[in-house]
Amino acid sequence: MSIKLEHDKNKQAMTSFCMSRAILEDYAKTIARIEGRNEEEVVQRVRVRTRELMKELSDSAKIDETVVTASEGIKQDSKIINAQGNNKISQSKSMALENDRHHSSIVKNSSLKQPDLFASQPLASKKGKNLDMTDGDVIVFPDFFSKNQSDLYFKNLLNDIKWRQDKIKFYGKEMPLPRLTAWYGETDKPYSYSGIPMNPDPWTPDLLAIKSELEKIANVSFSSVLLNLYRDGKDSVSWHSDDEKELGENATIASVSFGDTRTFQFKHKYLKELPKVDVPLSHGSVVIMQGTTQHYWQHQIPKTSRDLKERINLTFRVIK
Ligand SMILES: O=C(O)CCC(=O)C(=O)O
Ligand SMILES: [Fe+2]
Repeated sequence: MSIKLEHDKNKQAMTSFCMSRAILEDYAKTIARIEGRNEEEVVQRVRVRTRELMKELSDSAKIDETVVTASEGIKQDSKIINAQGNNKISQSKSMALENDRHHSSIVKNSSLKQPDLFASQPLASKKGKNLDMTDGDVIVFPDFFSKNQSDLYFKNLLNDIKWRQDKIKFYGKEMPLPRLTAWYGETDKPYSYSGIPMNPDPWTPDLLAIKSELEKIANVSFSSVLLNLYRDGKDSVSWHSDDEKELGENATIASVSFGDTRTFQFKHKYLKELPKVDVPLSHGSVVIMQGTTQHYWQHQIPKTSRDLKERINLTFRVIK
C-alpha cells in the first residue's frame, strides 16, 4: 500500500515522502541502526504513528460531514464495542456510569467491573488515586478544583483564549482537526504538536493561577500549556502518546478538565492483552501522567454520539 507521510520531524531530514509501508519500515530500521536504537521499537513507533495519521484523517473526514445522524452515531459506537472484543462493560455502559456518578468511577474495559475507587472520598479532596497501570504512572484527582472555581475558569477560558482551528495534512489534503486548540506559555520555547508548529501566546493570569496549583502536586515547573476545546461529542483526539522530543525522557504532563465530562482512554502500545483503561474526566478534575507512561501507553478522547456540551482541556507540559 502506498502511503504519504509528512516529514521526519526529529531529524528534519525529509519534509514529505511517499513510499510503500515495507520501504518505510526498512528506512526506519536503517535510521535506528545508525543511531544505535532498538530497531523493533522504532519500527513499532512508525507503525503506531502511521495508524494515528490514518485515524486523524478519517476522523477529520467524519467531522467534515455536515450532518451526522443519530443512527450513524449509534453505528459508530457499536463498532467501537465490537473492536474491543464485545467486552461485557461496553463503552455505552461505561458512558452511562460516567453520567450517573459524575465524579466518581474508574472503569477498566475488562469483563469485570473495577471497584469504585473514589466513592468514599469527600468532594474537593486533593488526594489523587494512582491507576496502577503496568509500565505507567497515572494519578487522577477527580475533584481537584471546586465547582465554583471550575465554573469560573471554564467561562473565562472559553471567552478569553485565542482558540484556533488547526489543520492536518494527509495525502496532500488539508483537513480540520476535530477540536479547537491554543498554545500558551513561555514565548521562547517553540514546540510542534502532531507535526503542527505552535507559537505560544504569553501566560494569562488564569493560566498562571492554574499552573501554580498543579505544580504543587506534580513537583515540576511547567513551561507551557496546550489547550483543547471539544465543542460537542463529535470532537475528539485520537490515539497518541505525548512523546515529542522537546518534552524529554519521561515527561510529566498535568491535564485539567472543565465543562462536560468525557472519557479518557488508555491502551498499552505493546501488551495488547492488557485491558483498556477508561477514566471519566469531569469538571475540575486533574490527571498527572508521568514516568514511563508516554513510552508504553497511548491515550485518546473518543467521539461519542451522546449530546454533549463543550469541554475544555489543558495539558501543562515542560519543554526542555
Ligand atoms: O482532552 C484530553 O483530555 C486529552 C488531550 C490530549 O491528550 C492532548 O492534548 O495531548
Ligand atoms: Fe495527549
